[in-house]
Amino acid sequence: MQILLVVATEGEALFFGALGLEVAISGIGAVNAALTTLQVAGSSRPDLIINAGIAGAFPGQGLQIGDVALSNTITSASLGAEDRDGGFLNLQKLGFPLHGDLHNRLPAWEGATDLARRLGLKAGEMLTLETVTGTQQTLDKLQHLYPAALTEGMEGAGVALAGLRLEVPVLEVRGISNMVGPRDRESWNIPLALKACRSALERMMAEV
Ligand SMILES: O=C(O)c1cccc(C(=O)CC[C@H]2O[C@@H](n3cnc4c(=O)[nH]cnc43)[C@H](O)[C@@H]2O)c1
Repeated sequence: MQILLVVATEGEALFFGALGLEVAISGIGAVNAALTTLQVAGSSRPDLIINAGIAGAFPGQGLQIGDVALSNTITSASLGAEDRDGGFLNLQKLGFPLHGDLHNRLPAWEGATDLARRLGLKAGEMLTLETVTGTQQTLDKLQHLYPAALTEGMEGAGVALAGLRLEVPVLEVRGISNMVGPRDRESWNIPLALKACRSALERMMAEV
């Protein structure tokens, strides 16, 4: 199976380089990720696109710093409109599909749940946001809107949207560097998250 790895930063590309996969560096954010994925995967036509990197984990989902999560759904979590009362109007409520009849929630590679089970990892909904959550208020709002969400990151939905356009399945694989909540930069452990993600990717290569 030919796999394209899309990562946000050069550091991540260096870290995952030894896996011997085709690697594209997108830059931060979903727009960068979508543009890069369309360009690179549009040319190399992989069988699977993996968006790998680090993410914040939502408390209460059984994930800790240094764990790894896989996506079965990739959600563009903040694309919509704010209502007068502060509520969130998603794309379904607004009547704007993102792709075909899909709105904020985009399906990930159909093999994700089975692969996660075989690797002993969690698979679930992974959110994509423009801004790293830094307050309890935003955490509460996101958990109310997306009670099953495992993680938040900044690129997944861009890669997923490009994959849908190219008809290539997309999987998000993230090592947990921090817990989502009030900003506490000292608690982030990026090296541990990257090591965990690389080790999960190595084990995945033996399975797919
Ligand atoms: O706020 C800081 O000081 C800070 C320091 C280092 C890195 C950052 C980032 O914002 C990294 C963004 C990068 O990592 C992913 N990521 C990791 N954790 C989260 C999160 O809790 N929420 C959203 N994105 C996260 C993201 O996908 C980017 O690629 C900040």
